[in-house]
Amino acid sequence: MHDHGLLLVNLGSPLSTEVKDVRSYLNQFLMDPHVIDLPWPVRRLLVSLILIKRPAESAEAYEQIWWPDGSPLVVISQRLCDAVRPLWRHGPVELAMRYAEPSIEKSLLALVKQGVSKVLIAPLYPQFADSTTTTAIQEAQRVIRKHHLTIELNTLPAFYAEPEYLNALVASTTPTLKEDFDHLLISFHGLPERHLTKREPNNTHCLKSADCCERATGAVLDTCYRAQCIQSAQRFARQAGLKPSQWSVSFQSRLGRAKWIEPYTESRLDELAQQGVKKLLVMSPAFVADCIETYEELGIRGREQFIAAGGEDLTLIPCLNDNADWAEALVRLCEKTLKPAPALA
Ligand SMILES: C=CC1=C(C)c2cc3[nH]c(cc4nc(cc5[nH]c(cc1n2)c(C)c5CCC(=O)O)C(CCC(=O)O)=C4C)c(C)c3C=C
Ligand SMILES: [Fe+2]
Ligand SMILES: [Fe+2]
Repeated sequence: MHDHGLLLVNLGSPLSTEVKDVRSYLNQFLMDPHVIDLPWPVRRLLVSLILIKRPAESAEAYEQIWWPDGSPLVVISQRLCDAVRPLWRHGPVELAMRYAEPSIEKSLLALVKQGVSKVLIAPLYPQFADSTTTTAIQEAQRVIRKHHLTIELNTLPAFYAEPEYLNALVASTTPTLKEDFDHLLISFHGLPERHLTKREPNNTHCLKSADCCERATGAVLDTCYRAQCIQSAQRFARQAGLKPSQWSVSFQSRLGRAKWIEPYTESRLDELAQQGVKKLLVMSPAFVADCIETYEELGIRGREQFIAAGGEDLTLIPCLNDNADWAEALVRLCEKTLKPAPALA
């Protein structure tokens, strides 16, 4: 059967670096109740306040990292999709972005037009968060309801501890880790703290002690983004043969005044420089594709900050992007979720 479509979903980027396009993207993104999880009137007010200055600032940042053929995040995700297509033997493959283009609606309808009866949606986020994974799945469900589609929708679960993902990550970073460095900072995208606690089944674990994420198991680990990030980092470091003193974890991209999960990447960059780290490696395994948050926040601003604080060099390790190893690993991860066909009588 060739009727099981695969829909790869990433976050999305503005259509261009023009302030109006950045504003429209940020408005769509931040008005998503899974991203700013406040009642509509409060969310509208807060987002309108953010939209006074942020679009121009972000447009300038996008300008510095934009490629001739578009946003790095979208271009790389499209290349990954092109690499996955010939490897997926079960049906057609399309790429969608949760915000802006290509929309989930357009890409899901394109799969249906190609005659699929089942779709596996693969949110391209190793660690689970409502603000990334849940919103992508709910958008696909909305499209299915809106167009009365009669397809079965399955989901690729978070793959933060899956050997396929970790092996690809170790393979892609090994050449850089073989070179001389003082410390590896594993910087994940941050989240407001309340996004962890509201998800936890009994609200007895998350943020209740300094090492709660290191000890998380079962249902807590299933829902705690921070614990999943720490698991990814620990497993990666063990597999890459790093000593505990050679690496640490931090969380980047804080927005607004609410408390986000710690330690913050910005603080760690200063601390590491003050502790005498000269050659710093930084990787960001919450992203499978390089984007504004890696190229600009870490590779440009982070680097300047680290050097100003006394460091000598910051090397940004590329994300998995469209590596052949990663495309194969992603297909294997997706195939693991396919239900076996019923046995013939
Ligand atoms: C890796 C997973 C991500 C989580 C979790 C996440 C949560 C989250 N993000 C914001 C606010 C912004 N994020 C922005 C960019 C951005 N975020 C992710 C991924 C996650 N976000 C990616 C891949 C990107 C890059 C997009 C690109 O075009 O390259 C931005 C826009 C850029 C900027 O202005 O800084 C914002 C804003 C919140 C509030 C949040 C959780 C609540
Ligand atoms: Fe984000
Ligand atoms: Fe937690």
